[in-house]
Amino acid sequence: MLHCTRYLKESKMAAGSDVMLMTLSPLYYTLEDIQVHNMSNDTWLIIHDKVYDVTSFLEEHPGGEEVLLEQAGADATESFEDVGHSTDAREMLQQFCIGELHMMRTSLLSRGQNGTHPSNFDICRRFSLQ
Ligand code: HEM
Repeated sequence: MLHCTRYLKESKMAAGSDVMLMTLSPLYYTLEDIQVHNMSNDTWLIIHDKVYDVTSFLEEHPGGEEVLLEQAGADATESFEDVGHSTDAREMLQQFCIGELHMMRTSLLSRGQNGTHPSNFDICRRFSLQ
């Protein structure tokens, strides 16, 4: 079973600082949110209801960037499985995971201040530690 670790790391990074950031995780993105990330400098994919930002992986993908760009902003589960990716490839997925697919049309959590990536400000509540 694959786990999405990137958004869990965010709450760990906050530990030990003078403020506590409480992450409302996991992050959910609607299909509408994901579809706009469909270009070579901003590429998201859905695989098994998890959302991956593969922008930094395009040039490194052994199968080439074209196949990833064809699926950009969409559900790539079938294509990913059709290739019969190795266990190594499945483990690599984790580092690109940014959240999970939400079935609702809109989600406040998925909106960043600039309408794209959510920031910590959007997803966290801030408490003073006294
Ligand atoms: C973040 C998502 C993905 C990761 C981490 C990934 C990783 C890899 C890796 C490591 C390989 C080398 C072979 C292996 O170890 O299985 C590979 C090959 C390949 N991948 Fe992906 N892949 C991803 C998504 C996709 C998608 C969505 C497609 C199809 C649209 C795709 C198509 C291919 C193809 C065609 C090959 C070449 C297979 C071959 O020449 O034998 N990959 N990928």
